[in-house]
Amino acid sequence: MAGQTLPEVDHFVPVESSKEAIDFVDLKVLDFSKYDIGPEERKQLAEQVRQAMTTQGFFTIINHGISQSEIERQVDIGHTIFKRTTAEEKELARAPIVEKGSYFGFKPRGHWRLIEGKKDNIENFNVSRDMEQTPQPTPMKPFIPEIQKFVDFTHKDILFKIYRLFAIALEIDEEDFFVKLHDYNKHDESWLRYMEYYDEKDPKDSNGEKALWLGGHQDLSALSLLFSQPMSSLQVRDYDDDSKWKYVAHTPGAIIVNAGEIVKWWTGDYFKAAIHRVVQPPQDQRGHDRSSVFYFAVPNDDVVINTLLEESPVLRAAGVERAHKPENAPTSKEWVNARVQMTGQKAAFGDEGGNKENSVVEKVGKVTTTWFR
Ligand SMILES: O=C(O)CCC(=O)C(=O)O
Ligand SMILES: [Fe+2]
Repeated sequence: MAGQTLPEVDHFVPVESSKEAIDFVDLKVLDFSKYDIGPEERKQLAEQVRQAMTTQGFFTIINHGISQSEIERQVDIGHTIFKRTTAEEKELARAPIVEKGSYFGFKPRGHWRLIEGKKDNIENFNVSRDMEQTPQPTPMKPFIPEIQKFVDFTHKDILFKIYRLFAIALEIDEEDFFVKLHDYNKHDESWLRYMEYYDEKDPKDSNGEKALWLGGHQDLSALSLLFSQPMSSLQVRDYDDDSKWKYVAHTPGAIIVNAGEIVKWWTGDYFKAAIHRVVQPPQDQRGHDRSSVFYFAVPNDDVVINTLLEESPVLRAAGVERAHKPENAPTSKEWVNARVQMTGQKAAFGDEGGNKENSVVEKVGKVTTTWFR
């Protein structure tokens, strides 16, 4: 949109990077400027994806075609929508999460229960690529063309490139296999999320334990694209290193990709769904809000999700088991609506003195989900 004057925003001032010594997880970095060079380079990228996905379920992409300033602009747009929308209009545009299991619209603070009676302090505004599906509060309206352009590029360019690499890594004959399951022109529940964590001034680290902002989980999505931001709060439970929680480092302009439960099912757990959570940042970053933008992709509504043993010789060779009996395999829409509806409705680890395990499994229709700590 060069040459045009963009509508004015309330600028969000991000926190300075932390100077503390932080135990960062070591993530593979994929350089997407290599993607269009040729089949050899694409194969190398696919091999990096395979290594990252089979060990961590997380990787970083650089040179993906969206600039750092475009990401900052989106963060500002989200921040502006949160700031300028009145409480009345937020209520009118509230997502029917409990009623329909749909995220489109606002999620108010405190909708999710975390642990020991604590509720989240996070506001979300979730947008469908089909903007007609999203309630449009007045302050959003000037930004709709920019939001649409951002979502469209993320879905049709970046997401599709990642999925072609998945198909190559899994030796699926058709490179567009996953792309076709995410047809841009069909309906699904994929959502762009503006997310603001409000500073809690939470004193709880006297015993060395950081306060929890979002409990340990695997995303319900197939793929989640996290546009990197500077507050060190996101942690991944390292599959490689004795399940230790480690911080994800900020790489300006990068996208952190993580696989969710749908990819885990498609691959019979050959590709890992990253286990992650969000905690209070290091001391020198406290007292500051955190604002960010994400894209969560799920397949088209009627896609039935089960392990791709017929399609992928790699999965057959790895000897993975089918995730679901055929009669239990959910469609994308069934899964998303059921999982969105139940998320955070009860504290996964109960109240004080409750479950001491590191994970707990909960039923969602005919399938299950797992919460972690
Ligand atoms: O805030 C983050 O960095 C991650 C948020 C997250 O895990 C989620 O919304 O599923
Ligand atoms: Fe997540």
